Amino acid sequence: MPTWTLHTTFKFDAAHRIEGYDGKCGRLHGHSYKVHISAESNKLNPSKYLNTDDMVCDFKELKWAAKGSEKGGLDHSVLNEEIPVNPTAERIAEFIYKETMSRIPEGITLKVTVWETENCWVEYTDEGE
Ligand SMILES: Nc1nc2c(c(=O)[nH]1)N=C([C@H](O)[C@H](O)COP(=O)(O)OP(=O)(O)OP(=O)(O)O)CN2
Ligand SMILES: [Zn+2]
Repeated sequence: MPTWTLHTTFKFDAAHRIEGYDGKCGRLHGHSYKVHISAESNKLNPSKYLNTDDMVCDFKELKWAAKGSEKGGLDHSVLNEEIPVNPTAERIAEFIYKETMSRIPEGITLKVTVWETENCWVEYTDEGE
């Protein structure tokens, strides 16, 4: 079966505090988050800017979170104000996954990796989707 896998990586800077955390991470502080998204599909699709079936999805749709919060992204935001869950790296990855899924065609398998620091990262996918 033909398989295409897109890969993109981007960064955003944001502040957060982990609610309920008994330690310094419970105080407001910032990170330069790095994100990698892979998008795998067995078929190609049209996109907002291309009406023929020649893309898994537009790379632009995978990189929405890199935009400023005034444009619907997460850059230079306070994550506690932008996402409806406690903003651990795990929950940020899950949020980016779900938001991205809502923006791309059906039938694409996503994996979202979020680095909170150079040495700490999390991968999120959902085999049930
Ligand atoms: N599983 C998770 N653990 C922690 C998360 C998280 O999102 N998921 N987040 C934090 C804090 O946000 C913190 O900013 C990062 O903590 P840490 O890696 O400890 O950062 P430091 O670079 O300051 O490391 P030190 O070992 O404290 O020097 C914590 N845990
Ligand atoms: Zn933190």
